[in-house]
Amino acid sequence: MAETTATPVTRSLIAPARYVQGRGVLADLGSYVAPIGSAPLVLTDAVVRRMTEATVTESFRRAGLPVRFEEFGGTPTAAEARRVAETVAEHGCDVVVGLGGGATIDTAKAAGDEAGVRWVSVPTVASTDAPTSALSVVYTEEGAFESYRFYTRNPDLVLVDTQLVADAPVRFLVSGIGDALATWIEARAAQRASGPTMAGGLATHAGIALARLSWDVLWENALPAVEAVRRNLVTPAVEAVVEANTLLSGMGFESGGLAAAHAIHDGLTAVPHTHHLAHGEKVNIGSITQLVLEAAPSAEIREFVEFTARLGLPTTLTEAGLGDVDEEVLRTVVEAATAPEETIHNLPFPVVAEDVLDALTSVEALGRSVRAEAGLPEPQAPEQHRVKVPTARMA
Ligand SMILES: NC(=O)c1ccc[n+]([C@@H]2O[C@H](COP(=O)([O-])OP(=O)(O)OC[C@H]3O[C@@H](n4cnc5c(N)ncnc54)[C@H](O)[C@@H]3O)[C@@H](O)[C@H]2O)c1
Ligand SMILES: [Zn+2]
Repeated sequence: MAETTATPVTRSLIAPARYVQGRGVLADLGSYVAPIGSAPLVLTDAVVRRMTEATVTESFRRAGLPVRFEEFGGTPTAAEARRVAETVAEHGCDVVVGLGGGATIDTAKAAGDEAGVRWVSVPTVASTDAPTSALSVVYTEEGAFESYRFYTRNPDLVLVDTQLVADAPVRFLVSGIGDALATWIEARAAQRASGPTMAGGLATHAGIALARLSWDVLWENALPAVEAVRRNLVTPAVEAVVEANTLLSGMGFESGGLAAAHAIHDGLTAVPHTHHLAHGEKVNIGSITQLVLEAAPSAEIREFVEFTARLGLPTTLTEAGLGDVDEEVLRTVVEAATAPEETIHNLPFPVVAEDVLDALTSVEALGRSVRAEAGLPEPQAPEQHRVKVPTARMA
């Protein structure tokens, strides 16, 4: 009998060591960081530093920790990670605290890994599921997706102050909901394909359950949470959505599996037209495209488009800045989205670029017809976008 070389199927789940969430918890940051390191470097940008410096400084003082802030350059590139890692080494720091949005947090992880020290995520917006994962997304200087960088550890601590999140412009929370809704859509597809997760191997039941829970919590709480955050209120719905966007989606995507939605996001970053959109906003175009591509039931697709349009997420190519572009531009998106290393190949069928192109193109008419049916206003192109982009460069 021939010898079998089949490897046993492995399943894995990875997680941050501690997750802390609540109104005002930033004031306790020092006491949570002290067991992890004695010389922290806090990576943040000027906007976030202004909002948090007094609280962080006082909490570090109470915990007997020195305070050292380092300004984040704005784009999570390999060069920026190297620069911060050098600063960590130069000052003998032993833990990097990423304080801000997903880009700052990803750079803190990359710098901590390069410098051989531990790292902590302190998201000040619930805009992505970056804080909990053991990976960073690396971009070119121009803001195009470059690669995923994987680490052997998740953050030692993730700490989210829900009052800070509620005080931030609501668009951040909405973007985080877009990112988190994709988690179940993608994990479900990866599971059907028996595809690998970002944690390595196949998904556990726990990873899949977290992805599903993120979805359920959001369908129940997203609309009231968005209403509350418009008024800077921390309600139980806001707490639920912050947890779904950050912890449930974070563990759910990493240990549940990515598929087309994020690959299409990555493709969208390859053209400058979409750079006005936040991460989760681009992901939402990816989610709709994936649902079309995998032939989800029409009612399900339309329900998803309507729900996300009501939340204020883009559901048409027009809103993505791609309403009247040459087909070549969409081809560039699709080419990047279907690159051999992309997670789109986690779909349970062979992915053909022409099919992805047609699915993406179909989003325009679909989004418009659902909006019209639901009595929602017509989509606006970015020039007419009245929502102020809250960051100079949203990768
Ligand atoms: N590593 C992962 O697992 C993972 C997962 C999802 C997304 N990401 C990455 O995250 C990045 C996107 O993150 P993002 O959408 O948070 O954007 P961002 O980090 O690019 O920008 C956030 C902006 O919000 C501002 N800000 C932060 N807190 C604020 C507050 N409380 N009030 C007002 N302004 C505030 C910051 O000054 C900054 O300008 C992308 O690079 C994406 O690839 C990574
Ligand atoms: Zn994402």
